[in-house]
Amino acid sequence: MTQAPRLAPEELLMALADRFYAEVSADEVLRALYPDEDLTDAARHLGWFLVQARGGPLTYFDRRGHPSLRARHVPFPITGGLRDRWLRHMRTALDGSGIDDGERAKLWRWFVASADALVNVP
Ligand code: HEM
Repeated sequence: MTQAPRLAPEELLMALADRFYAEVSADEVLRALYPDEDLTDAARHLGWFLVQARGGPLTYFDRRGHPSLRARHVPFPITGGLRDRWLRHMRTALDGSGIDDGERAKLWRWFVASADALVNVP
């Protein structure tokens, strides 16, 4: 019997970014922050970033330059409420991601810390 091919970690992370942005697109409040009508590019950028951050190829760096996440988020007023929404969607996306438990737990801790650090409105 043939088994479904397991997705490589990079594919899982790209798919995680797609799932996350599918959640964002259904959230009117968070969605309003994103300038583009089409979230495909935003999902791709997040996916490349995640792959790079987890030790994969440096596609993000090659195409987008230094991540400078704090600076890149300055144009968007991020309140604690928006952080919570972002994290809620990421939790949903992670839970359906097929990423193994240990890696999921690591990613989640890192997302919580990063999202906290990106709040830029009291
Ligand atoms: C705290 C809540 C957050 C909000 C409200 C938020 C919002 C946004 C917005 C509005 C953009 C611009 C998208 C565009 O240009 O189309 C963006 C880009 C991005 N965000 Fe966030 N973000 C949050 C947290 C995070 C976290 C925790 C990470 C990573 C761990 C992250 C990674 C990124 C990346 C990689 C980009 C693309 C940057 C680029 O190359 O242009 N964000 N985010």
